[in-house]
Amino acid sequence: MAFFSKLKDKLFKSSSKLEEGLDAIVEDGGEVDESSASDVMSASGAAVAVATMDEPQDAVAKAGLLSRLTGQGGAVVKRELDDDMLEQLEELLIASDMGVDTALRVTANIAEGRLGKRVSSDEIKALLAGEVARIMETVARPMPLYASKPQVVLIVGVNGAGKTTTIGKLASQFRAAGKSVVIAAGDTFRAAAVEQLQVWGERAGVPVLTAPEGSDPASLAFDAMSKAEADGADLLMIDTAGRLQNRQDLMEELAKIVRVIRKKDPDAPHNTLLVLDATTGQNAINQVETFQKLADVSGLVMTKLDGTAKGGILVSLADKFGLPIHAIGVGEQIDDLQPFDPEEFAAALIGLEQS
Ligand SMILES: Nc1nc2c(ncn2[C@@H]2O[C@H](COP(=O)(O)OP(=O)(O)OP(=O)(O)O)[C@@H](O)[C@H]2O)c(=O)[nH]1
Repeated sequence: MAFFSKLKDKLFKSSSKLEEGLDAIVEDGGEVDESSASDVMSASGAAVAVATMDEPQDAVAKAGLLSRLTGQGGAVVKRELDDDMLEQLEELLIASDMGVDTALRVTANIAEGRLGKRVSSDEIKALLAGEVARIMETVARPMPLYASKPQVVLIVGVNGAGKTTTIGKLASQFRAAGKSVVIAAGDTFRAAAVEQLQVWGERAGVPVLTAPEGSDPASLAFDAMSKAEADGADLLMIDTAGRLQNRQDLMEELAKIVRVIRKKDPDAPHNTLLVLDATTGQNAINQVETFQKLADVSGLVMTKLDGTAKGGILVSLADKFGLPIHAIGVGEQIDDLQPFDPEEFAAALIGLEQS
């Protein structure tokens, strides 16, 4: 529960956008539900005015005002689920970065068997949260760990996506779980990237292997593999460059890293994590497509979910690629990496209170 409220706080921008949008859609063309209006009437003399209104729209406005004034929230506005409403719903979902295909599918599922029925905004939110959770359940999986030592995790993603931060957070979590970890600073072309990784290594209490600027990342990866083996380390995390400007070079670089570590362990890398910045919205789709060509991506980490109005991109990614989402980044601090929970995510995204 504490975690949920943290996620909801952090996903506030997404949830408020969807939440307000859904409320507005139901209120637009909705009417006060008779049964709930009479509940309010019995609770407050002022509500008689609401029940005798001729104009449904006025009644809706008054009911909203009344529930705010009395704090009872008793008068429920319901709207008939028709084509207009479904279209508005589709637009809202597309605007929240869910992607056109996913938005259409989710809306169609909500409509199934309910066309012509009157629904409240809470009911629509619950239906939507159920649909989102159903899509996300198939991808919510922790990073698999295998028996062999060291487990090699290759971290890929564009510059600025949050690779360094994620490596630091992961290293800290594995250390806390009693595992020994080694990090290889494989983006040897950028001194600043190496320095930043060293800072995170210190924070996490994990050694960071570096190589001179401009040297071959594959040779560093090989040395790091030897050190991790010699130390009996449980986990070796290899950072990589994210220069998409020169894809051919990057592809060769990643392929070479994989080739050399396989000389030591034919099953390595055991995981290839693609780190994606959730604030980039639909651009994350292109990044998955590109990195799937460059490397054998086995799972995703979604960063910067705090403070973004683009949380819907996760639904789009899950629906389109089905790649496991191992973790989400919800801040810049070392403990701001959370396991991915589909129901909490869906509720936080839509602004639904969880009981
Ligand atoms: N708010 C927030 N910021 C994050 C999160 N993850 C990373 N960041 C920030 O994003 C920026 C880029 O993160 P890095 O970890 O340096 O990204 P990188 O992919 O290693 O980038 P390069 O070092 O340029 O290759 C930093 O300012 C981080 O503090 C997150 O989950 N939430």
